[in-house]
Amino acid sequence: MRALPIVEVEEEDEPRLPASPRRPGSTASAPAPPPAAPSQCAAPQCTRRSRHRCAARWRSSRTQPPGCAFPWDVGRLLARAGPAEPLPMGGALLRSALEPAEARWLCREMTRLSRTRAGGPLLAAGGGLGNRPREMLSWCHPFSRLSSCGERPTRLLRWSEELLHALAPGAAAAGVRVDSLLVQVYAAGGSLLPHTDADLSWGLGVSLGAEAVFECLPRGDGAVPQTIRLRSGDIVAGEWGALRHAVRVPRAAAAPEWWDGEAFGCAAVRCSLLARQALTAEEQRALGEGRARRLYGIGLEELARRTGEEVPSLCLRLRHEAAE
Ligand SMILES: O=C(O)CCC(=O)C(=O)O
Ligand SMILES: [Fe+2]
Repeated sequence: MRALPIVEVEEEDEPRLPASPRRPGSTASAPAPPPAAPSQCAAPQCTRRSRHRCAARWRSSRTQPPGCAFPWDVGRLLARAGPAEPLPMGGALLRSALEPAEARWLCREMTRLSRTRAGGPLLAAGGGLGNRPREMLSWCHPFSRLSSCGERPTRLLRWSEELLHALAPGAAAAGVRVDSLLVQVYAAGGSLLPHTDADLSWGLGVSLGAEAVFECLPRGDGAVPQTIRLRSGDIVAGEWGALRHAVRVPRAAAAPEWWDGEAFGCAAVRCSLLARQALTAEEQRALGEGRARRLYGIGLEELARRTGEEVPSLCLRLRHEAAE
């Protein structure tokens, strides 16, 4: 099987893009590659040296290597985007950060990654979508550390961390690392009620597909709630664990033209990626222990034994129960 561009792990695989002005529309057509000097990667837009695998991949697929087309270069991505808009508590919104072709590519990568799950993609197994978003895939789920996909999206995690640190200095100062990806899908009319992502910290959210209404609901300090329309390609850096927020996809919201609804196996019109730092196994256990005692009056191990559940999924369930 062909290696996924977003799961590349080796530093030497990292392509560097030459500077290019932002072009509205497609990134799909690349100029023909110049005749490659023997010491250079032959893939278009790639300046890495020979034996760089992106060239081999490009040659075998005969298309522009997707890894080169996505705006992996965070400095250049920020330079071509407009100024980030401040959000409460030090967060920021980068509007139209991804062009439609890039959003479509990322979305396709997510459906492809979801299919690396042993037993088939989560969504295809489950039928319809209710009023709440559903997990499409996770890598190192922020609360349970479980993964529903078979390959680590290393490159996407690294990109998210770099972008998060650039957009939210608070995240960089706090030393937040991004090791977790949670991808959820919404149907039209789907929503998340006001909440904080308790126990978590900073993270990067990428919106793909139909528009959503995102409410920032900071408490205290006279801070006023802020309502934002999140459109496909918008990126939010926020302290999700501290900022109260709610998400709603309007019933009339339509996915963009490029959206391939069939690929999800359900009536999804919006897909959101959340890249964050997962709880460590120790943090997860300590929180689960407290919740098991509060809710059931027994320790976590004992509850796991009695219910037959594995500790990570039990901790996730306890978290939901504690929030109810
Ligand atoms: O869908 C989004 O943009 C944010 C989702 C969210 O807040 C959450 O999953 O906790
Ligand atoms: Fe949230």
